[in-house]
Amino acid sequence: MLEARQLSFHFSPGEPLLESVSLMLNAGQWVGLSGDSGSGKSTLGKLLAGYLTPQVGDITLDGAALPKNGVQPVQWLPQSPELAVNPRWRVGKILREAWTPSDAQCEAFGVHAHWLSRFPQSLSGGELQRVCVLRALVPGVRFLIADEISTMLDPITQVELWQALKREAEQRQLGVLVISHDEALLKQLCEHRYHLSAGLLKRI
Ligand SMILES: Nc1ncnc2c1ncn2[C@@H]1O[C@H](COP(=O)(O)OP(=O)(O)OP(=O)(O)O)[C@@H](O)[C@H]1O
Repeated sequence: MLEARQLSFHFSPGEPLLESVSLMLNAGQWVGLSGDSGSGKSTLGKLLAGYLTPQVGDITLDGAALPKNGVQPVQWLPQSPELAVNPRWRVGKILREAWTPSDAQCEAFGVHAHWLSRFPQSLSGGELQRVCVLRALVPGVRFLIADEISTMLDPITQVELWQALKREAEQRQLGVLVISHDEALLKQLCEHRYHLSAGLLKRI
């Protein structure tokens, strides 16, 4: 279980962004997170994945602190994949940085073999996003923070990506926090939903 307890966080002292935020994510569970732009959704996602440290509160995985080395069991998937890849690496090297997905997994996520010899700048944002999502499914991952990952995809590709992720998450019992402005998408994908507003997290 991934648990955030009573997190408070600010970037500048005196300007709190999150106040006593608590959230639990079980293995295999899909939870939605919405909120106004700038309310701190991505910040909460980065805290859960260990990219940021809260000033107050703690984040635990099965009761222990997140590991500092090795495969990160909580993977944060950002909205802009081009910021998450080395522009000097070819797509094949990026995809296989930590593990080698099977041909069937590449097919399920719509990752084409002919992209692998290209550089990431030559892929569309949506194509590169699919590469990054598949890259994050490294063995050992337990939870995914999917931060607006389908925003740049066309509706059909969006459905295909979520279906592939659902299948993979179900097989491996991955817990997924879906961050999105799209309430309809969250309703469709998630059993529980939360809304972040004025630093407070509320179940909706
Ligand atoms: N590194 C940083 N230093 C200072 N302020 C930051 C930093 N990162 C984010 N912020 C600020 O923190 C606030 C919350 O940002 P965050 O990206 O978490 O919001 P969000 O809810 O995900 O927004 P959106 O829906 O627009 O993506 C914003 O006002 C943002 O400008």
